[in-house]
Amino acid sequence: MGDVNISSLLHAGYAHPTSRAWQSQSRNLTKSMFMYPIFICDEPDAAKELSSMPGQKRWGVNQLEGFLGPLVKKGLGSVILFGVPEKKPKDPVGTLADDPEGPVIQAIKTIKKHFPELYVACDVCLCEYTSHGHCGILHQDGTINNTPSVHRLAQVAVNYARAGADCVAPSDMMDGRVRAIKQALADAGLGGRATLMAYSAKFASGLYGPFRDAVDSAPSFGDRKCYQLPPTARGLARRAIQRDANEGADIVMVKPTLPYLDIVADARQLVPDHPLACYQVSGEFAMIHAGARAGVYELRRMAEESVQSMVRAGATLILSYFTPDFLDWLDEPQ
Ligand SMILES: NCc1[nH]cc(CCC(=O)O)c1CC(=O)O
Ligand SMILES: [Zn+2]
Ligand SMILES: [Zn+2]
Repeated sequence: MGDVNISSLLHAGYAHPTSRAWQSQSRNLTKSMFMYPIFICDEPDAAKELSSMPGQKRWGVNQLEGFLGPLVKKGLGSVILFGVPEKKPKDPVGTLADDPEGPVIQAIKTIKKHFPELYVACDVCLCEYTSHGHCGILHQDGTINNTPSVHRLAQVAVNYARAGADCVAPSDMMDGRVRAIKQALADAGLGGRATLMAYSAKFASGLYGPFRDAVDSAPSFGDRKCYQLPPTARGLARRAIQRDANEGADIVMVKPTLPYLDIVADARQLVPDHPLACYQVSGEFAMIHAGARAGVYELRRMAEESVQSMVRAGATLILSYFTPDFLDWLDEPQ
């Protein structure tokens, strides 16, 4: 008697599965929290494996019905599209981004035809479409020319929304693009229909490598450190989140996620009334797979823990290449 200080006893509060569930201060994972990033190329029948991203492929538009059908049946609620032009030549202003015959516009139309209920977001950026591989239009000296970049991005966003996209998601990190895109959507009569999801706190990360292979968007010179945020810059991230919300973003995003959960928690507190998206990027996905393959942990367990941490930090929406897996896992008992 008296050996244990009763104020030290925590176990009793979570000894039973039911009481354990009550201790969860984060919302439970649901299928509708997941948005699946998919790569669309301009070879209509393609289904090409991506060696650095297990299970992910470059899809041609003719494959989309067969590929997405089973996922929609399992409860897939949303996708985000990335275009990969392989055939037509790229130019300095990214003309291919909104090519009416190009992969993104064609995919929007195809998906909406077969799955009218599926929410279709489009990544809006120029790097997949420019000859230099940067996310904006450049000055002669190779630095970003912000004003024409923003103008071009707004044009691309409007063309995606016109083709039927439910959401446009600028990932370019140019200054002032959220306001310009919002305005352009409103001017085009799409202001009440097209969601603007802003990649707000997007860091210059080492975790984008597999993605750049997947879409062939590595810059041909230099890096993205003058527009993506420095990994140590918590203050800049907070300002970018606030700015994008003030400029009219409907959803704000933090990217990558696992090394930036403090920023996710910051965002939750800075803009508590906005949905908050977390992008579990290609390198995070590849890393979790690699660790599982090396026997460090079990894949499902680690994938679940990673997205649980995002939800705990405040995420309402998760962009993840694990989405098809979660559609299965969420149907199975733990
Ligand atoms: N604007 C490019 C873009 N859009 C989405 C991602 C990352 C996605 C991923 O790694 O999964 C990137 C990477 C980059 O900036 O090079
Ligand atoms: Zn992009
Ligand atoms: Zn880009």
